Amino acid sequence: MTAHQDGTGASGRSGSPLILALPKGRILKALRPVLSRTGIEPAPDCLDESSRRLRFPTSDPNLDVVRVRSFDVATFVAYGGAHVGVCGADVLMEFDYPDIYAPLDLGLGGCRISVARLVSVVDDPAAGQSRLRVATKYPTIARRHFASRAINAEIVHLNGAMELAPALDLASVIVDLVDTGSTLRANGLHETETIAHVTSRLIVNRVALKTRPEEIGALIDRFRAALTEETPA
Ligand SMILES: Nc1ncnc2c1ncn2[C@@H]1O[C@H](COP(=O)(O)OP(=O)(O)OP(=O)(O)O)[C@@H](O)[C@H]1O
Ligand SMILES: O=P(O)(O)OC[C@H]1O[C@H](OP(=O)(O)OP(=O)(O)O)[C@H](O)[C@@H]1O
Repeated sequence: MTAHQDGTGASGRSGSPLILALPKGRILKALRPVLSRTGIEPAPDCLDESSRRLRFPTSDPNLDVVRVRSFDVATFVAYGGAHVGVCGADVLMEFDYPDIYAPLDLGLGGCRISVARLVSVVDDPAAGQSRLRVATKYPTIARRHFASRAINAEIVHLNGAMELAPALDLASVIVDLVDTGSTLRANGLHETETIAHVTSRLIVNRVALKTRPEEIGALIDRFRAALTEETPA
């Protein structure tokens, strides 16, 4: 059974507002100018992360925003709790939900998901090995990547600070996001392979797209138009 087939979730209910799931943190900040170009104005406390409220009305009476952890956006959308969302391609790759359609690359939150290891280790820890211990927040991506190289990855699942793992002998390598590389450098690591380039995507629940095609199509069009518009000086 896929995420939506038990009939739960908001995606099938027409008449109620569409729900857009936005991630807390850096993507929400980067998304602000795009949101304002769409003409969607969430209630002001939506952008204030100290607010304890999680669901917000917007200037569009047919659209509410929910603010969730970036790693959970895809899950809210896949299970129909939200019709539409914004999340990093890293999160989409990790969960690989069949119920999600990702029609638009928003070009925000650019980074890459990479393998890194200690600078001080001269030989590649993966060379000639059939098993490797990997610290990561992305077990599926890491397992799949090393399986493609015939390496069985033993995953040490961490939610942050994985850059510490090699020096503390928790793992030989890490799989994590890299942008400027400064976090790796500050922890004596360097990038050895890029697994994928990452940007944020607009995502849609496939069932919702079938049941509310005009509303969701119009919302996708607003985002598409906002991307092609110049930011006012
Ligand atoms: N250094 C970075 N540069 C650019 N984009 C990034 C970077 N780190 C993460 N991202 C993108 O932003 C998304 C959210 O990352 P962020 O660090 O804001 O949240 P998080 O730490 O994963 O979330 P939480 O605080 O809920 O654990 C990631 O899934 C990725 O797509
Ligand atoms: O290459 P850089 O520019 O240094 O960026 C990479 C860092 O950014 C992200 O962490 P974030 O800043 O989101 O901290 P967190 O994951 O601990 O919340 C990621 O998990 C890396 O640690």
